[in-house]
Amino acid sequence: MLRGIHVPLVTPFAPSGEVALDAVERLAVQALDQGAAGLVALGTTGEVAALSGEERSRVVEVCGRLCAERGALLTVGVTGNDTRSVAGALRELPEGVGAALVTVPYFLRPSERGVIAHFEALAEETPVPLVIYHIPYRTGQAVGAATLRRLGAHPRIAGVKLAVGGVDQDTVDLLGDLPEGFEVLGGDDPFVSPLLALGASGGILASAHFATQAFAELVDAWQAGDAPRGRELGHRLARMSAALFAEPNPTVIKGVLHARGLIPTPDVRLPLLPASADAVARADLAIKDGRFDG
Ligand SMILES: O=C(O)C1=N[C@H](C(=O)O)C[C@H](O)C1
Repeated sequence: MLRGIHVPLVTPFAPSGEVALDAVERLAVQALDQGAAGLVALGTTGEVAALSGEERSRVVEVCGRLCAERGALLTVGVTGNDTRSVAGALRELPEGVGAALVTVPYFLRPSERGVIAHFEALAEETPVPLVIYHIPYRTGQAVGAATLRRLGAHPRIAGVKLAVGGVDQDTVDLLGDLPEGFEVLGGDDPFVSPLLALGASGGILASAHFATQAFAELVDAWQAGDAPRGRELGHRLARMSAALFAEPNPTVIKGVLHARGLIPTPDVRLPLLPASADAVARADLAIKDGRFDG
């Protein structure tokens, strides 16, 4: 279920400040046409914290329709650090959602036993398979390989989006001994190629708004055991990703999408500020230098 490249869509804003749903639709179609296996709505990249309930529903509706038409997976981000409210949000997911990307509880810093209890409680309630979103530099919560392996043994927990800022000992341990049916998706764009080499099955990558086809080829190359191709493509994509993450995500990505006429404004909602012109120009150049245009 969790194979290939899943694009966590930005939420474009019109000059009026409203969500530009037509631009969401264009980005979604482009990603799916270029080989994405699925879309992620309401991720960090979608500025979920800054969207109203009504805006979130509209975005999920558009993405759900397009994924259904193309037989692609729609994953929806569900964020919160209180088990009861996250369980409530999961129960309210609409028809057409194929999986929920659930952040490790942030800020509270419970014990790892608390993290296990949290996800096991959610797994009993959820109408769709869960993907754990482990991103310690945002949540402040450590989660080791043993904890992920235990959670991965639960039949309702399908995988983890791993974004630990590199390839650490827990990453190597986990990928060396994965529970049956539990997948690892790379969630740190510059490190996706090494993770695929170690056995990850794909990625949820904001930089796959660009070079979507090349990211899909990268997954295929590593899965086919074509290391020379995987290495060459992986290094080129990592340089592009680094430029796209030079300032807080998704500001640079939105800047480049706007510069290329793909979204109506580069606007982000506070406390994010638009990327500098310099970062946008460098990222645009990195896409060209990587030969990912056209
Ligand atoms: O929204 C996401 O999903 C992603 N968020 C990460 C982040 O902003 O830290 C980056 C990743 O590419 C996808």
